[in-house]
Amino acid sequence: MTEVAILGVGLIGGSLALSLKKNKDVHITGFDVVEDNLRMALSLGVLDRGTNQLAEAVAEADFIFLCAPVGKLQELISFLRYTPLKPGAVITDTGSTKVAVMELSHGFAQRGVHFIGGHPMAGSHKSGVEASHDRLFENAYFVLTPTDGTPVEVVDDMKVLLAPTNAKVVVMDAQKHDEVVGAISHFPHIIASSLVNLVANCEDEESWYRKLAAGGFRDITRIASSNPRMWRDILLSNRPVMKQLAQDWRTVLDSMIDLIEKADGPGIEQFFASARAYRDGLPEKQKGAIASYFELYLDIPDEPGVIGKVTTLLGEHTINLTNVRIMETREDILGVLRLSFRSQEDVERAVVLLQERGYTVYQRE
Ligand SMILES: NC(=O)c1ccc[n+]([C@@H]2O[C@H](COP(=O)([O-])OP(=O)(O)OC[C@H]3O[C@@H](n4cnc5c(N)ncnc54)[C@H](O)[C@@H]3O)[C@@H](O)[C@H]2O)c1
Ligand SMILES: O=C(O)C(=O)C[C@]1(C(=O)O)C=C[C@@H](O)C=C1
Repeated sequence: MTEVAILGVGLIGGSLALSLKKNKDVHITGFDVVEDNLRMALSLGVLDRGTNQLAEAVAEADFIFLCAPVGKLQELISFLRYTPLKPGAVITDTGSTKVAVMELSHGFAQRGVHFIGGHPMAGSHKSGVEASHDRLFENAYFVLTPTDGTPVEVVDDMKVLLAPTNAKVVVMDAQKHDEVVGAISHFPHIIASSLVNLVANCEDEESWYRKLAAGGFRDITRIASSNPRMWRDILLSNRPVMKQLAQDWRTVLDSMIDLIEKADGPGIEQFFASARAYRDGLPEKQKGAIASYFELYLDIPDEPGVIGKVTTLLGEHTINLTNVRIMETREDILGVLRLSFRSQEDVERAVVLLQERGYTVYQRE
């Protein structure tokens, strides 16, 4: 039996646990500082065992995954440095930055313990174990950043362990990782939130900005709903890269101001054309490029008990919902119901069922 300890059982820790458990020879122990999260994880069947004692969680572990927020990794690693661990154990993490964590990885090798940085390039704007699912990492890149001294066999063992995630595991240099991911993941969160703040500051008494915000605004700002603390930690741990990107962004905006002032039509068209060419070349349906969340929307007709009818119908057909939310986005109908599921299969089954019963259903592209 391979013993795995997951420290921090939230969206990523929970999703990893669910994926790794597909291998019946893997036994998962979870540790979290919030006991309710452990309780929730156990009741969702995410963990085999839960404990609020860190030393106990890692004592027998062959693999230790640090899945806590980036700002908590130092404290966890400091604890592990002085805690008895199994000889040959592998410590890894899922943090969104890699240079900072690799700087903390020294001192384990002489104890016969290996440290390999890790970062799955899939996630969501949602947090918490209740949003986790076993296919989150499917087809996504999963970056590993071993140290110079990490034996190849240990990296291979990690790849074998991660196989049930169906992620594409790649080995990368930590600095390169932070530069690339800074540009394609961290900086977009700054842009999305800047845009939302800009619009929020323009809002008028009649709320016209909110009312007219349609597909474009919603598409580019989904990630502004992410966890602010998580993103605070990530930016603070990738500062040089973030600063450079912000400066480059200022140059991009300055040249757009210039194009607008000069009413330079060809220049503006070229700006959009080059962006479209690169965007259209991104691999489709790749989780690393396009977010994974399994949701559908349906118009709620103005009749009593309709939400209960929908949820009961899905339950009767063993289609499990992970979340239900009423969204008041249109004024001509009672509302729109957003239903969240664990997998795309569940979404597709729900679409067929609801359409058969006459509901109007939408899916995001
Ligand atoms: N959310 C994403 O899209 C995403 C994707 C890839 C990687 N990551 C990274 O993965 C890590 C986890 O992110 P998440 O989205 O699962 O966050 P989350 O908020 O859903 O879960 C984090 C969990 O860690 C727990 N925790 C906090 N401090 C702890 C500590 N000292 N010891 C143990 N547990 C602690 C929290 O209680 C929570 O249950 C972060 O480092 C994040 O940067 C996130
Ligand atoms: O899909 C989202 O909401 C995400 O923000 C996921 C995302 C990303 O930027 O793509 C965010 C942080 C992670 O470290 C990896 C993936």
